[in-house]
Amino acid sequence: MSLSFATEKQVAVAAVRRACLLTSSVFNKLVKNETLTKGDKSPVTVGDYAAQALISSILSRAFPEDPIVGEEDASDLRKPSGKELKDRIVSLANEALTSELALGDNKDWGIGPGSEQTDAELLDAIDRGNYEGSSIGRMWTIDPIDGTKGFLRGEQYAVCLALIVDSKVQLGVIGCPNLPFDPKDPSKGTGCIFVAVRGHGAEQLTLTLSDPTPLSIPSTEASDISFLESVEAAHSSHSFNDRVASLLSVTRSPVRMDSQAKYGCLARGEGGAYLRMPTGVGYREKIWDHASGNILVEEAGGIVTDSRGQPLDFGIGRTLGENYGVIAAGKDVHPLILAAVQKAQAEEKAKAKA
Ligand SMILES: Nc1ncnc2c1ncn2[C@@H]1O[C@H](COP(=O)(O)OS(=O)(=O)O)[C@@H](OP(=O)(O)O)[C@H]1O
Ligand SMILES: [Mg+2]
Ligand SMILES: [Mg+2]
Ligand SMILES: [Mg+2]
Repeated sequence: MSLSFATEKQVAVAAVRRACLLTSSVFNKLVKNETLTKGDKSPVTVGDYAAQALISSILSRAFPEDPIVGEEDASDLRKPSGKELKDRIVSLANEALTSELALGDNKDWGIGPGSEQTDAELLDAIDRGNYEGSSIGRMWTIDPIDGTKGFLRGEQYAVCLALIVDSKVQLGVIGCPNLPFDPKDPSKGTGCIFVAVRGHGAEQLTLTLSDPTPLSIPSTEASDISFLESVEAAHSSHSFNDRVASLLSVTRSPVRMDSQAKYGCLARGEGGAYLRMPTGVGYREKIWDHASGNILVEEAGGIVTDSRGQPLDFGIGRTLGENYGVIAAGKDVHPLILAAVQKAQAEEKAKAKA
């Protein structure tokens, strides 16, 4: 029997849940100068920094030996020009660390009343995410806000946390504050936390940790799927997906959604397939953008590979290496989608040669 990672699961769910409450409350209070543009031109907000500080500081108390690969780093906040931003982040992170919630408080993990951290401790917590990754041993990966552009638009985003052991994801949590719990039943409200543990299945909970529901991907005909794809055309090729859809006689329009919420939807039977093919050369997919979704889909009975049919390798560093794309789908349709992707690639190659 595989390990159940019971304490890790409790800590990770508590941390993601607090980060979801933090980010959804910060959204309503965001002001213009609280968003920075990073070197790669992507946005980062006080919400991203505060959520990484919060999650990392909880992990560091609960599992002090475990390294962390986090998306953000605190270098801009350590500059004199970053003081205002830093003060705001420290106050948001401390508010989230110390608030009293009915479930999930645990002084040993640095959560609950009296768990304030200093400015220096919280900046160090963010920078604990600077680990370069490894193929051996335990490490966590954090995407404090995945889909920052979706977050800023008030649409989908996700707080993502995963535990990787010896290159393989063993535990994944995805918090989606803006995702309906049950799209068929609006009375169930908005907000879900997806959780998966290797060998122990996938489930979804509400943001108050109620209604745990096991997830599995239903079997389907390839022609009945709709592709779950990125909103940003620069992040994955929409036109390539259209060609794959036509090869499979898919008639449903693709569903565009920011963040790993796409993997959550797939795991609970919506859409049928996640397809993310590179738009050009050079960009390497980051492990924090896929780790939690990878285990969630696999534990819901699906398959996740690149376009060569290889599993994603979470042990080669902060990225997944050369970008061969990501195909995630139920186990009956995955082989068909993989074959269609390879056919569309061959067509593109032939066209480029002509
Ligand atoms: N060029 C390029 N190609 C592929 N991926 C990229 C690229 N640039 C950025 N990113 C990463 O995309 C993450 C968001 O992915 P999504 O699937 O949510 O895309 S989208 O927002 O719906 O367009 C986004 O995650 P966050 O930064 O956490 O929002 C980035 O890590
Ligand atoms: Mg980002
Ligand atoms: Mg991301
Ligand atoms: Mg992010």
